[in-house]
Amino acid sequence: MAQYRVVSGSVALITIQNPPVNALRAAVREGLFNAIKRASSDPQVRSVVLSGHNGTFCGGADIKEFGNVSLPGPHLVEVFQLMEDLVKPVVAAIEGFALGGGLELALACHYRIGHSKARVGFPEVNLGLFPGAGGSQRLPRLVGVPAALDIIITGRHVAAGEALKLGLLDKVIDQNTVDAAVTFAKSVEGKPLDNHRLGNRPCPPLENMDAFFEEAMKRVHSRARGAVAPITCVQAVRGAATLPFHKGMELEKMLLGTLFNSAQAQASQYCFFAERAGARWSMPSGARWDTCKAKPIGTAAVIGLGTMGRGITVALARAGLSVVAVETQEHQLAEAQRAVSRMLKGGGRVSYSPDLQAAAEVDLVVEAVFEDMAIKEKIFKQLSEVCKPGTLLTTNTSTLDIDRLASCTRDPQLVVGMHFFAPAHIMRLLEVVYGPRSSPEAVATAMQLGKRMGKVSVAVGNCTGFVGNRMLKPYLEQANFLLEEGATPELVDAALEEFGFPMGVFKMSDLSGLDVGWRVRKEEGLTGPGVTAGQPMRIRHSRRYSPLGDLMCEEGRYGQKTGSGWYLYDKPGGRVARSDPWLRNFLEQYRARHGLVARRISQQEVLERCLYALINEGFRVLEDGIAASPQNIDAIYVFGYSWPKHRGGPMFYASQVGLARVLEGLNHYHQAHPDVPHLEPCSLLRRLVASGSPPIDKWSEVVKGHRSQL
Ligand SMILES: CC(C)(COP(=O)(O)OP(=O)(O)OC[C@H]1O[C@@H](n2cnc3c(N)ncnc32)[C@H](O)[C@@H]1OP(=O)(O)O)[C@@H](O)C(=O)NCCC(=O)NCCSC(=O)/C=C/CCCCCCCCCCCCC(=O)O
Repeated sequence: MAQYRVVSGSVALITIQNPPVNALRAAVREGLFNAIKRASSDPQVRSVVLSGHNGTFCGGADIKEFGNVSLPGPHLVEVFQLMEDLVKPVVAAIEGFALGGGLELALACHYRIGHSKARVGFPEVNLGLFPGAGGSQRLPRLVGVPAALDIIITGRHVAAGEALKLGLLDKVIDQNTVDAAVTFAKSVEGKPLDNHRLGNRPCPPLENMDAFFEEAMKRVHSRARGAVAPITCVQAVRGAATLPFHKGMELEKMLLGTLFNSAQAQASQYCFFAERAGARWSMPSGARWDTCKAKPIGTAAVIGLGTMGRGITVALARAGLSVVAVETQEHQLAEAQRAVSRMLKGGGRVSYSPDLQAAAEVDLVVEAVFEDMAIKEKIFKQLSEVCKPGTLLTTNTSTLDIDRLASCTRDPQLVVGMHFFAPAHIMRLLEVVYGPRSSPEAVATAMQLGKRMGKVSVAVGNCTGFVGNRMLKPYLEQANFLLEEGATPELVDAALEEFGFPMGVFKMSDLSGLDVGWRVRKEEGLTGPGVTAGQPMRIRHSRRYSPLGDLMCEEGRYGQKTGSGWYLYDKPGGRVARSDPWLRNFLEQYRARHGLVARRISQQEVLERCLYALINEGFRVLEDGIAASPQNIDAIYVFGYSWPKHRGGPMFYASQVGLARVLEGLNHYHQAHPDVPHLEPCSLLRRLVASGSPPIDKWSEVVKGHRSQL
């Protein structure tokens, strides 16, 4: 786990060996501990170089070990202290990355040499933690408080060049890092080390320290959205700035104790693995990620250059593809060309055309036109005629039937959905939607392309809204019902924002445009002139229906773009939402017209009704086999719908709340609202509760048993 050999006559070269990222699991900690002791007592050794196997220094503590109540083997703090106290110089040779405990290890060395492509950082905050093995105390002593706090709070990866400027690295080189570190180690043999032991150094002084930390704490509180780890980062760094090292270490230990087994830390760490779980996709046919080969893709066409098409063009170009961007409306094409060039800052290989023929020779097409089945069908038919045989035809539809589009083509097995999220060049999620006729090779190719674009890609089955939008529907529906019953958009949004969403449901609708849902409801036959005549306004298909969104659109209130929606904005396109007296009036009149009596609605009811309805649909998605696992659903919600990471995604949240409690809540609300089928607990949830509410990683066994009985 930690290889030891003496090189160049006097240098102990210790190499961490724990693929794939050299995480510091118990055996590694033990190996390091023993290797340092050996170097200490080896008379031949006058210096030490610490490196990682296979071009990777160290990815930090082993996150998989964190579930253990007491971690086996020597504690990281103990290993790092032993290293810092060594009387022989220790040089870290950093290749690849030194992250989390990996960087803490490097900070316990006396010198740090990095390869120019190396990256360092403290991503613990993303895991609901902070650098709690000495990192929060050593880094500020090396680079100063402001730089250290920034690195610790953001969790960002710092490139070698910047790390050198900050003084985090002593040297950056382009050649073999270990060889350079060995040469360097020999040059410092016998030299005094005291100033290189960060634990011995005071923190560089900071003017207006109180004001600095107060300001930092305010900023963190306003951005953390209920996450505790970022607040702890500030507290720990403040300790480094004000306390002697050993006292700072005591504070760090105490703070880590409050986080280590917390619900937020568990949720964040679950998200880390859920993000990666999507790569191991499977289809109901049994096709899997490890048995299907992706087709090589070098060229792509994007059809339709609205907001989504432009973002997709940028994402594909940034992934190194040569892209043909097609838009039949000339003025839109010129505008898109300017916008895409701006986003790509002159880089990327993109050509533009008003003619679909330009897609004739590409390997893959992403259709991103208006959300209208008839238009999309026409385009798929044309593409099938125009494109060379074997071209993968994909659609960015957010709700429509992939199989119906496939049936317009010559080769339905080459059709899949690639559902991007706006803005497509920034949002990490990609839903790859397979229809009953999509080939495993087509799915593998879309998944592989998602990876190239840096997306969290999740393969899902075909149904209206797929996974994300299907689950969103009952959530939105509950929010509207709550308005009818007496809530305001402000009350609903405040509850959801306090839960951790960056934006409540009504602010989000205003941002994405109320007309989008209106159009979908018209397509679904829920609203529109021919539909409403003679029908009770609040019932559709024998179920409760809220026409509030339709009425808003009829008033021309589409949200931010028109300057008013659920909120008022200072101008069309304005961003700052203000309460709108018109809306209060409108809601009062609406309730009066329908004989509804407004009641007081608590934040708890808002959360339970909106979130439980969404979660319930998540169970149905699992039950129907549309998502392969709860982890996939959670990745979709965290990376596509900004579900707070420290809550772990909707399905993980349900497991933390307790499945029995979610079931009880749904039963309660369904009894109160029997005309709302989305509140009726689904049978998978009932079965899970009846099976004793197993942990989330065991749900699949109940799902499988359930499916075999269908
Ligand atoms: C950038 C990466 C390192 C590499 O990226 P990439 O090349 O794309 O590869 P991936 O697909 O991401 O990863 C490959 C597989 O490796 C797995 N992996 C990666 N990192 C780790 C890890 N650190 N541990 C375990 N496994 C890891 C990954 O899951 C992949 O496998 P699979 O596909 O899922 O099967 C990238 O991987 C990355 O960013 N990694 C994470 C880096 C990171 O976050 N590091 C920080 C970890 S936390 C840490 O180091 C320190 C925490 C501080 C406290 C620690 C103290 C511990 C003991 C305290 C006990 C105190 C108790 C107190 C209570 C009391 O007092 O009572």
